[in-house]
Amino acid sequence: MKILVFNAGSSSQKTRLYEVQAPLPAEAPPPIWEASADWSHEPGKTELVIRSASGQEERETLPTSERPAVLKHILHSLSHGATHSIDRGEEIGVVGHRVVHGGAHYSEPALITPELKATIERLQVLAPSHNRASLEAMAAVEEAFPQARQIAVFDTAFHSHMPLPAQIYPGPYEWFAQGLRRYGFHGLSHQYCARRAAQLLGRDLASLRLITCHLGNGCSLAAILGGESIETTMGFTPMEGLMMGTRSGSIDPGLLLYLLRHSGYSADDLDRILNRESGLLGISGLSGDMRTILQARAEGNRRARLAFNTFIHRLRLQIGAMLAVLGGVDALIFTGGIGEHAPEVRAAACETLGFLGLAIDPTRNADPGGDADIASPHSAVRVLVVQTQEDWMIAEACWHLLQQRARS
Ligand SMILES: Nc1ncnc2c1ncn2[C@@H]1O[C@H](COP(=O)(O)OP(=O)(O)O)[C@@H](O)[C@H]1O
Ligand SMILES: CC(=O)OP(=O)(O)O
Ligand SMILES: [Mg+2]
Repeated sequence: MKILVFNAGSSSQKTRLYEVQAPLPAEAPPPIWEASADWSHEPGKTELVIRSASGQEERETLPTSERPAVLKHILHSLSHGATHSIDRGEEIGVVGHRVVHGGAHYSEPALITPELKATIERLQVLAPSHNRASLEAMAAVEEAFPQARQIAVFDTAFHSHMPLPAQIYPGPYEWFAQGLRRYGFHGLSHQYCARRAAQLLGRDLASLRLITCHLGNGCSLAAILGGESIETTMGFTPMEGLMMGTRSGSIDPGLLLYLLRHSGYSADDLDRILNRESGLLGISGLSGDMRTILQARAEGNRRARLAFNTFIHRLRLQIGAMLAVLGGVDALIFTGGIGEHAPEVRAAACETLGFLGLAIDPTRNADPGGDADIASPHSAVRVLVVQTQEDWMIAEACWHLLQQRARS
């Protein structure tokens, strides 16, 4: 069975086609076709890389950053031109989408119905760029492959069983019942990394205490005990916790009240500033892309250095929090665009963890060459780099849902 997967990130759109058959492989297989759109470089432009089933690769820069237009282009290339990988649209029977916010009602994978789409739309206020992007992908699929069954797989699912003290905000108790609580995100990635870590370490997942660091344009950590998420840094929205590319992460709520009351900011202004004009971009004034920050810092740019140091400071703070909740750690795992590709960030995050007996091997850290243990041999804590496979997690979830429906 072919399963087409859409992973709408805040600075990227990953689209992958998998051939899925029983028994499912233990390791994520390569997709038979993939398209990655990246918006983190130049405003108003899209960098697109498409790889076909036959190994053809096409790179182009599209003169637009409008997701619907980019999606149309991507879906066209699936069946046309040098990178075409299907002959007829009818070959696409199942499509899975990463949906970032499903609220209190939805966390298990679900067939997309008009009612579910209305919920995703309603929750758009809580994850504006992500939920809108998923709806746009669903609409593009309806147009290109009207016969396909579409399935939503939620980024919140993995955290939905966190202990109550991790889910509740210490405001009025009624908030919790109203769904005003901590959901957590990047669940597909944290869950995949936990599973992959157990595989790489040759250990039973049930015996492990893990801290997974998903550092992409959006950044979050999870504390994973025996395979279950027991704490994570994002909350009601994907804005809580770590400092990110363009999101502030946690700041004193009193500061927001002050800005609303005394500085003439509206709620919409704060939304724009905290989601799109803060984080690495806000402090550096240059970019939300860690690649640009690293380069500018190396060239002596003072604000790029401050942005990097603040990112690391907040990362260390939150790693400490996860550590305390877990009561120790067997492995620290880095993933996401920054976690996978920035040795400087991994080294700086680990620098103060020597008291745990944790030490990374600088040579391995400089070039892990795929999924790897970058800790030095004598380190008491393993440090892993894992290429996250959110897309395969979505394909797997679609497969399981369809098997379950076929049986009932
Ligand atoms: N080679 C690299 N070195 C440092 N940072 C990188 C590198 N490649 C990507 N990144 C960072 O990863 C981010 C994208 O991460 P990713 O997880 O793919 O994005 P998203 O959050 O949209 O899913 C970029 O914005 C950039 O900050
Ligand atoms: C939830 C979230 O922030 O996702 P991403 O990192 O893909 O933007
Ligand atoms: Mg992502």
